[in-house]
Amino acid sequence: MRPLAGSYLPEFFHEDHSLPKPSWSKDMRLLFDQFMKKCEDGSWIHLPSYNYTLFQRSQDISAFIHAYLPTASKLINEEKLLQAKIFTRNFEDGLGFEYVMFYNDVEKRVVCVFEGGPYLQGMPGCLHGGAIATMIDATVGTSAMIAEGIVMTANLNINFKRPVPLCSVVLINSQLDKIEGRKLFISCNVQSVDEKTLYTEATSLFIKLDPEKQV
Ligand SMILES: CCCCCCCC(=O)SCCNC(=O)CCNC(=O)[C@H](O)C(C)(C)COP(=O)(O)OP(=O)(O)OC[C@H]1O[C@@H](n2cnc3c(N)ncnc32)[C@H](O)[C@@H]1OP(=O)(O)O
Repeated sequence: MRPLAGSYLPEFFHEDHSLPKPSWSKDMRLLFDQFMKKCEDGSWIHLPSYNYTLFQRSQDISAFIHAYLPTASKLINEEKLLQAKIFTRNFEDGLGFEYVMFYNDVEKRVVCVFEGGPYLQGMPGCLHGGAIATMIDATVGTSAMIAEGIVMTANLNINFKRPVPLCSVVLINSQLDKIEGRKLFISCNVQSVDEKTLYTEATSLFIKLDPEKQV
């Protein structure tokens, strides 16, 4: 598989937010170390994570939007796009989304180790459902992008089975089930670290964008 990070990346990609930080809990650090160990034989790959998209430079953004989203491009303020950052990487360390993803190419799985910080509260003491949905979308979306490149979420179906305690660490397990033409079907669950509690189950449909179509 092509390496996902490296010296060819522009300078603003050089801070990888998926690496351990002092704000991480012990559980988060322990799981990170366990997965990094699994990466040693190449069966798993650590996926770096940046604040910006691959299309951050103005000429790249313009080219991308005009190629793939020509209808939406009429309403997009391209100047403001230069300030755009990835939604899940905008909080101060430890307050919002802390996560790291790993990929297994043989099993077509992406696992996300996720700790939702205190600014993601929904019901008192619990993680907001939208924050869970966001991280599910990010995890299955990563799986879809690795498989097929430029994709968008068409459908995300989520069953919230147990509340996720705020500031706890969970595992988001995603599995690429099948690809039919431009459609990618990816399922997902959210579990406690000891795998005894199933918090959430989800299925998703991603569509590979077709530049011939006026989306
Ligand atoms: C880095 C971290 C990753 C983060 C990932 C985050 C990803 C996101 O959140 S994306 C943002 C949210 N999503 C969107 O805004 C998408 C909005 N929707 C769209 O733009 C379009 O509907 C889009 C691109 C998904 C599909 O449009 P288009 O390319 O015209 O596909 P279209 O021809 O309609 O459909 C293709 C096939 O998919 C099926 N399909 C499309 N949408 C759906 C749906 N919602 N449910 C079921 N089937 C669907 C169609 O029936 C068709 O099936 P078939 O080929 O068997 O006839």
